[in-house]
Amino acid sequence: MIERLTPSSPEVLAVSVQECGEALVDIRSLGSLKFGPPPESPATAADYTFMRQGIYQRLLQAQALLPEGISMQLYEAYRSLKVQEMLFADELERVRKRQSDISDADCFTEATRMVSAVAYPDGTLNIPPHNTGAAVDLLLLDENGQALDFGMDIYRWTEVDPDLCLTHAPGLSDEAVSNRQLLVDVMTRAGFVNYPQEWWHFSYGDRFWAYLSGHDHAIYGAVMHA
Ligand SMILES: C[C@@H](N)C(=O)N[C@H](C)C(=O)O
Ligand SMILES: [Zn+2]
Repeated sequence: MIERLTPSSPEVLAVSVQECGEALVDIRSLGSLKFGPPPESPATAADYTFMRQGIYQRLLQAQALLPEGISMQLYEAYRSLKVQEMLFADELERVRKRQSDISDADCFTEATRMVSAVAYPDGTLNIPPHNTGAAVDLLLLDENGQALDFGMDIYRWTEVDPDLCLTHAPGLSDEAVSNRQLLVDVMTRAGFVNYPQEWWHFSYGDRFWAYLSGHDHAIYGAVMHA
């Protein structure tokens, strides 16, 4: 099995959190960022447009860096642990179907590539990035509100080969390479890190961000959205 760094990797779990206590905001009531329909399941509807205040500010910075006519669209921000558990269980099933010969432990690790675990097999709890309100899944739209060509439809991430979701997936058209790079560029300039297994996933201030950017602690831990 290929070793990959994911938000569920032991080295990310080892990063400490000094929660800054920043509130969640709902971009539905703020008006400056577009958002799509509730992703994955109707169970995401109440939460997916919520994010930490500082994440919203950074997204506005990133959006301002886009060329004229291009805008951001949020796919998903805050995710409840209940939805995270459901997504993880579904992903475990998909991995088991694709790779029926691997051990349960390898199946678990493989599933964490596309969906963060809520808890490890030994019972240790993870902090899934979307549950911190500091992770965002995004795409870019053209002046007509159509998604730019990213080489795949983000809404079909469960159906495509996970290798196509790699930020630097092999075999992409020049257009898709350039659109993925544009998203990464503006988000990086606003302080976010990209999860290299998913071109659309970015975070700031969570444990994955701290690990990748060399900070000794995260500033956003798990948060409840009532
Ligand atoms: C489910 C997928 N869009 C996603 O958010 N994956 C990351 C790795 C996660 O679940 O934290
Ligand atoms: Zn994500």
